[in-house]
Amino acid sequence: MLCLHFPPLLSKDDFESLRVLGKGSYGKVFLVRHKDTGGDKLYAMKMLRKEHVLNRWRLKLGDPEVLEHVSHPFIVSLHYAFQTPKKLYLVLDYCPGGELFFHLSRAGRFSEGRTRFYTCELLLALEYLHSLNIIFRDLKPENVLLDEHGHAKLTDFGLSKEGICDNFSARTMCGTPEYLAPELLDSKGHGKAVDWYSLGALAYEMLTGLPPYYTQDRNLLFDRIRRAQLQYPQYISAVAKALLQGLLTRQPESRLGGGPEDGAEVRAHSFFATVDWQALYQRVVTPPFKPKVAGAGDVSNFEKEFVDMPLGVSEADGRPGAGVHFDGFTYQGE
Ligand SMILES: Nc1ncnc2c1ncn2[C@@H]1O[C@H](COP(=O)(O)OP(=O)(O)OP(=O)(O)O)[C@@H](O)[C@H]1O
Repeated sequence: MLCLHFPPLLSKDDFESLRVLGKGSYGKVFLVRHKDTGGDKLYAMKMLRKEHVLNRWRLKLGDPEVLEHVSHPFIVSLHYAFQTPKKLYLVLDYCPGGELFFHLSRAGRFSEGRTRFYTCELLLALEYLHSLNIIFRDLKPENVLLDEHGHAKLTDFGLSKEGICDNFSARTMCGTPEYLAPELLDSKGHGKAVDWYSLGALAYEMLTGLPPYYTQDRNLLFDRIRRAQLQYPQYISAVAKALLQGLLTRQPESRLGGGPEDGAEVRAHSFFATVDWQALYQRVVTPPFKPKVAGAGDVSNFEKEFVDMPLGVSEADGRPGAGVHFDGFTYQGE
């Protein structure tokens, strides 16, 4: 239920911050404990500074009726949302396995089996969001987390960031363009197929250790995404290469998944021939990797530079943006 007007609404004071888990462009993410549950219920609390939100993007918490119904095994659930005069808070499922990227950078690259597993779970999550007419747009390794069993969970959906960078030029773009479909770079208008391109870019990175067209030179990267021929290392099997080529097709209408069947077209690819989609959805397929999690509050799957940060969740600053009320933001899901 959104915008509830009956008490008691939860507030920041109902949660105790335990550690910093990470930092996004607009604020920090904390590991928090819900005080009322005797401490056994942990969440990730994303804090956004209103002045950053106001200055840099139009934050939309999706369409309330849609968000209320977003519930999927491979998508982080939003439990509560509230605000103080200076900050917005989102209370989400905590994923103790950390970022997929954290594990990929340690492993170098993943086997085809492991890549298939995460790609399948993410595919189901994207297909589900598309069925609700939500385009994720921001699929990148940092937005894929692992739960305690090793299942993938998409995070950061529902905060549509339209208008952050309407002009995706190399000069003005914030964030990382590696996973963006070519049609997004040129602001040509886009549809659901952008997510299939990003899934392809992510699968390419899982298999090779680097995103497609990788270079640190931003202008060159843009140029390569638009027109270079993508190199596939020898060790990639023919069927995996065919999947990547299908997903990374530049023309959205010719891209795998770009047709009216959307995700079903991707699922039908022979790379997924052995997959039991029903079992996968029901989470009865054992993940290929189980993150080491020693107890509920273990943060060893998160970067030390964040978990060692001081908590500092104070309200003590008076910059612009403070005091503005974000109508429709409050959400109490349980
Ligand atoms: N639900 C969660 N459980 C565990 N860790 C999380 C969760 N959500 C975020 N994190 C951690 O915090 C980091 C920052 O999250 P956030 O969503 O702000 O990142 P971001 O995608 O870079 O942000 P933005 O795109 O808004 O700039 C993540 O990369 C992850 O390490």
